[in-house]
Amino acid sequence: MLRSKILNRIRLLKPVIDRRCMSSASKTPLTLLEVDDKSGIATLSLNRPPVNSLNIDLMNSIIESITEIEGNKSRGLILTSANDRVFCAGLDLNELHKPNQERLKEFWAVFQDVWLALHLCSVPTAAAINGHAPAGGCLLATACEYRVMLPQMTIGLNETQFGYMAPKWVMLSYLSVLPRRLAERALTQGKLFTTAEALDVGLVDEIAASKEEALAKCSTFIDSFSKANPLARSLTKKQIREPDVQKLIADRAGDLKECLEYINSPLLQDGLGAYFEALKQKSRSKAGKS
Ligand SMILES: CCCC/C=C\CC(=O)SCCNC(=O)CCNC(=O)[C@H](O)C(C)(C)COP(=O)(O)OP(=O)(O)OC[C@H]1O[C@@H](n2cnc3c(N)ncnc32)[C@H](O)[C@@H]1OP(=O)(O)O
Repeated sequence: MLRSKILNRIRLLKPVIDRRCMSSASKTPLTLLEVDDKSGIATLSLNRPPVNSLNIDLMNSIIESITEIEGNKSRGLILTSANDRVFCAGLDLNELHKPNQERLKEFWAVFQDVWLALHLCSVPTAAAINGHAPAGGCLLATACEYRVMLPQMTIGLNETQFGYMAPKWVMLSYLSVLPRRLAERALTQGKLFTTAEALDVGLVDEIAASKEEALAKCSTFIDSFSKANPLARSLTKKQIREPDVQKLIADRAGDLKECLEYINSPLLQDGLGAYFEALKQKSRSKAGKS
């Protein structure tokens, strides 16, 4: 008993570097979790090269980390990227293009889960957006309570650019930070906002010149709750977010069915295939391989 109390105490005091959910190819950790022993703030870094695209393993690793942060009494969570150019490139297009049907079902369920876990996380959450954040990357950031972004990056729900209508609950994240009229226009255009534009419309709260500054600003945001009772704060957040969350929870199976039909449709597959090929081509040209 005493031993486990001491071990727990040591765990809380020492910075924790967590290494679970390894990338199967390289055996590197897909997320890095570090708890600052002085501030008690946890930093969760996405670590799936080249662009932190969200596959099943990365999303499971994020969920496990959030569960751990909630369990280890951290005072807050900062979500960031170990990559200095890309925060998160959104869903892994390999999971969506010509998918295996069983895997696609699992993938979509985990995608719903990661949004719920982040959206309902009991501690204050902030995103230090130190790189591009298109589509699912933007969704992760908007599920957090505060966003600080580095200059000359892009962020937005650009699904219509590759022929996809974002699901209702994904749109709700946008509507929680943008005025309805602006959200409608940006969603239908598939607009990617530059950092300056994102600040202007309120999609991000602050700009920081460096990752260190972004992390410091996120910490300041988390510190702003120091006088609030943590349980009352967390219940208030859950209450405010309840209607959005219910829209997904009430019909997860319906959302899955709709998404499977949509993703499998030839129109979406063709659009996605062309979009993915253009991305690969751009990447090859950059590397001088074409
Ligand atoms: C079904 C929809 C549900 C609704 C919710 C969310 C939908 C999504 O999230 S779908 C994903 C949408 N994502 C994007 O549109 C982003 C696409 N990527 C980019 O714009 C750029 O890669 C990015 C700005 C993020 C980074 O640019 P660079 O640093 O210049 O990198 P490269 O473009 O050269 O890419 C390197 C490498 O990564 C591959 N890549 C990029 N994005 C993805 C992705 N989302 N999934 C899988 N792979 C991705 C890209 O093809 C390159 O690979 P190689 O060709 O092997 O070099």
